Amino acid sequence: NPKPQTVSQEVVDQVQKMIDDNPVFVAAKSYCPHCKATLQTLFDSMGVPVADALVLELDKMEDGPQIQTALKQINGQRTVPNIYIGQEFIGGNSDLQKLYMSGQLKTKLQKVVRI
Ligand SMILES: N[C@@H](CCC(=O)N[C@@H](CS)C(=O)NCC(=O)O)C(=O)O
Repeated sequence: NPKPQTVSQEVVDQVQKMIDDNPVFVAAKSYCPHCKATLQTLFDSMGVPVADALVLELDKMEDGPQIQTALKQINGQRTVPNIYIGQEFIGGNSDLQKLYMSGQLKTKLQKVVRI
């Protein structure tokens, strides 16, 4: 299931809609340790309600490679985790952890979810 170099605008629009429809959006892979760290911070440390987040496990999805390429077209990042909070592109796990350490993650989350 190889990753395409580009995807159609239709696929880009579908991915953008998933970002737009969810307070927290994370594209992850089930085996990825950086993704595990991100999900632990969001759900265990910060207490983000599961219902407020869409977590995609791209390696378990038939269209996972298409979604990953669409995200690259949307925000320029090719790695997972690929994280949005309130439709703001955060980046990857290292970016999320910096926000967590500085206290800014809480501020951003409080604007979009009840924590
Ligand atoms: N600095 C990045 C590292 C993320 C990373 O290396 N992710 C790996 C998976 S663990 C990745 O996306 N590899 C390319 C791929 O899976 O397509 C972060 O903190 O999120």
